[in-house]
Amino acid sequence: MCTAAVYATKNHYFGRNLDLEFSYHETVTITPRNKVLPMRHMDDMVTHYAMIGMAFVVSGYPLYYDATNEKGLSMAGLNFPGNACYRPVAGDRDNVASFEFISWILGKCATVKEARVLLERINLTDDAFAKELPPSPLHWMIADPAESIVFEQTAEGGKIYDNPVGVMTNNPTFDYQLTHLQDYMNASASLPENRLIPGMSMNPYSRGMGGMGIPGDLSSASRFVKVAFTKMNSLSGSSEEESIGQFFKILGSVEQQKGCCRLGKDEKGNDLCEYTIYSSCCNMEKGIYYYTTYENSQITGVDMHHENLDGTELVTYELEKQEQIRMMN
Ligand SMILES: C[C@H](CCC(=O)NCCS(=O)(=O)O)[C@H]1CC[C@H]2[C@@H]3[C@H](O)C[C@@H]4C[C@H](O)CC[C@]4(C)[C@H]3C[C@H](O)[C@]12C
Repeated sequence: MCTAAVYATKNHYFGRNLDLEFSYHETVTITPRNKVLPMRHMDDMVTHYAMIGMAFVVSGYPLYYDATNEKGLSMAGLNFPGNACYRPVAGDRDNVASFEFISWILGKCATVKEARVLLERINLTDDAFAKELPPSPLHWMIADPAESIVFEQTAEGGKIYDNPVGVMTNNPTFDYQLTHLQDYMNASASLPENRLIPGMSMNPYSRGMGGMGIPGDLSSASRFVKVAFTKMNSLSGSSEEESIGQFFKILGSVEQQKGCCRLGKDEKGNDLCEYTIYSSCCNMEKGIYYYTTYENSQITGVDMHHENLDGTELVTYELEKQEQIRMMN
């Protein structure tokens, strides 16, 4: 499972939890403007906007999971099994392989408005990046500082949804998540009032009871509600530290601890668990990508503007996975 969110203070922040039972060798990866990005069916992207994000780099190609470009446009792919439907090449469309999709949109568009134009004519194809890396069934959240959308390509075709909540999880389709949210419209961050039996003395016996009923399990639909509740009620100062601190708290409301989401056994008989491998938070205006990992809760940052964005080669940073504990004595 995975969760993505966008959050606004003085700047805007975009990020996600990556929940999975294993890790590829992902790195914080900067693609400078002149790194040639080959395309399977379209013209190669010789120059494009620079971007920073989390990617698995294979044969010099950045397979992005989530990224932000130098204009602040941001995009994340989340699992969508059973619903994502990629197609063979279609003559009248922009044919983009699913693994090229993030680079394609972020390389060419500065805003969601511009992305909508490309999305209207896209056909996500079923090409595999390599034999051992078949296409992943994904759907995507795309955001700029002004608005947020979701793109899903199902058997019915491509759909663009406005995303007024600015959060996203996994299955089922996005329209379901928005409808399901309405089941919780009575939930509040304030203390509840007695509407059940007017006249009878009923007092909240604990703080936090306004949010009673908000689900706490790790299913996709429940995480959608929980993270929407947390994000929409979030208060923080507007400094960089306060903003990113609060962003990681929002993602923390739906993170997965090892052991709580079991998937059976691996071939050696060990328990297989899905857990939050990393959480990310990118300052969309400044192009600074922050992350924590399951093992290392200290926030680490990489600033794309500290690199040569006119370069031709990828810049990658290995994840800091070792816990950093500051001893006081
Ligand atoms: C599995 C990841 C999404 C996490 C998620 O949503 N988990 C929820 C699981 S579930 O709903 O409960 O089933 C996705 C996000 C980005 C994906 C990766 C990126 O798309 C980049 C490449 C794309 C290649 O085609 C496949 C490998 C891959 C490296 C992908 C592997 C995997 O599918 C990733 C890592």
